[in-house]
Amino acid sequence: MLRVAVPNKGSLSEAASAMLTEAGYRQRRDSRELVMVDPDNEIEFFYLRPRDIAVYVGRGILDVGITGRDLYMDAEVNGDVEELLPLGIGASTFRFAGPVGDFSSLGELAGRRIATSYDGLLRGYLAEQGIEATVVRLDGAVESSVRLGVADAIADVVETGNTLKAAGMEIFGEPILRSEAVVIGRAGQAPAGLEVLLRRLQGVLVARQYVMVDYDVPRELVEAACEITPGLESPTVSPLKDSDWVAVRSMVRKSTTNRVMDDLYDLGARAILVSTIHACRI
Ligand SMILES: Nc1ncnc2c1ncn2[C@@H]1O[C@H](COP(=O)(O)OP(=O)(O)OP(=O)(O)O)[C@@H](O)[C@H]1O
Ligand SMILES: O=P(O)(O)OC[C@H]1O[C@H](OP(=O)(O)OP(=O)(O)O)[C@H](O)[C@@H]1O
Ligand SMILES: [Mg+2]
Repeated sequence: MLRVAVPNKGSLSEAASAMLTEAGYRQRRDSRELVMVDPDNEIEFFYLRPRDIAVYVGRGILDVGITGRDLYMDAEVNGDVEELLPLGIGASTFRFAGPVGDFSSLGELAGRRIATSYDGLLRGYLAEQGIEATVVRLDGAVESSVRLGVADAIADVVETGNTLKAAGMEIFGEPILRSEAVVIGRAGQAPAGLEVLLRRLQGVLVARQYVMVDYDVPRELVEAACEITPGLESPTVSPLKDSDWVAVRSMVRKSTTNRVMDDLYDLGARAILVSTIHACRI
């Protein structure tokens, strides 16, 4: 059985389980369940803290896991663990922030105290940038550390920025890392069932990111129309009863749907229909 680690709580938990369900795997019904066996798919899910998932995978105890890029980089298991697939969920940036007006560039951090819950990640970055600063490791609510006097600045996860704003802080410098949930595996290993898991998750990603567009277009405009909807590989062009027209079917990025429909209509395409993709294997 393939042994897969899934976040049990926190920002990634629900979204990761929803993705696995969409990929056809059985997921736990109760958030107190710690293990879930899916015998039909020969896979076993272990619900663990996302921060610990890199450790279990890095040590070869579990085959693969879903966790945040920032979390596995913080666990400093980089040589043992490799990123197999970004999942497009749980997106965030990891960055520096300080009280409004206090800092404007990274250089100003030299000799100062920086509070964070991601000390491994922060230390690595500071060393890379050649900045000598004191790292203060805290478990959470890092935004309060400056006001309470244990740090001068923070390095933390920023999603909407609302928490920083409420604490009277602002970001400065470039992001340390852009993170999202990823599938990690043990470097250089391909356990049985991994390829199918990745292909299924990739299918979920494509089904979420693309729509299917069908339209009719005058035969002489088909080349121009296919330039608007090139699809993933090649659009399907089918004859219509009226031989002056053809039907085209192509996958289009969901975020561009309305612009593509407008462009097709302006070109002369008609009967433009958009449908969702329920599942796919590319
Ligand atoms: N708004 C957010 N707050 C925290 N983590 C977020 C957010 N958005 C995305 N993430 C990502 O979720 C992961 C952190 O999940 P984790 O479960 O450890 O913390 P959490 O959601 O802050 O939960 P808790 O603080 O209750 O332990 C990281 O990869 C982080 O980048
Ligand atoms: O940019 P935002 O959308 O405001 O989200 C980012 C905030 O959310 C997380 O805190 P969380 O609620 O997990 O509390 P914690 O600091 O105790 O982990 C994170 O540590 C930031 O504080
Ligand atoms: Mg948190």
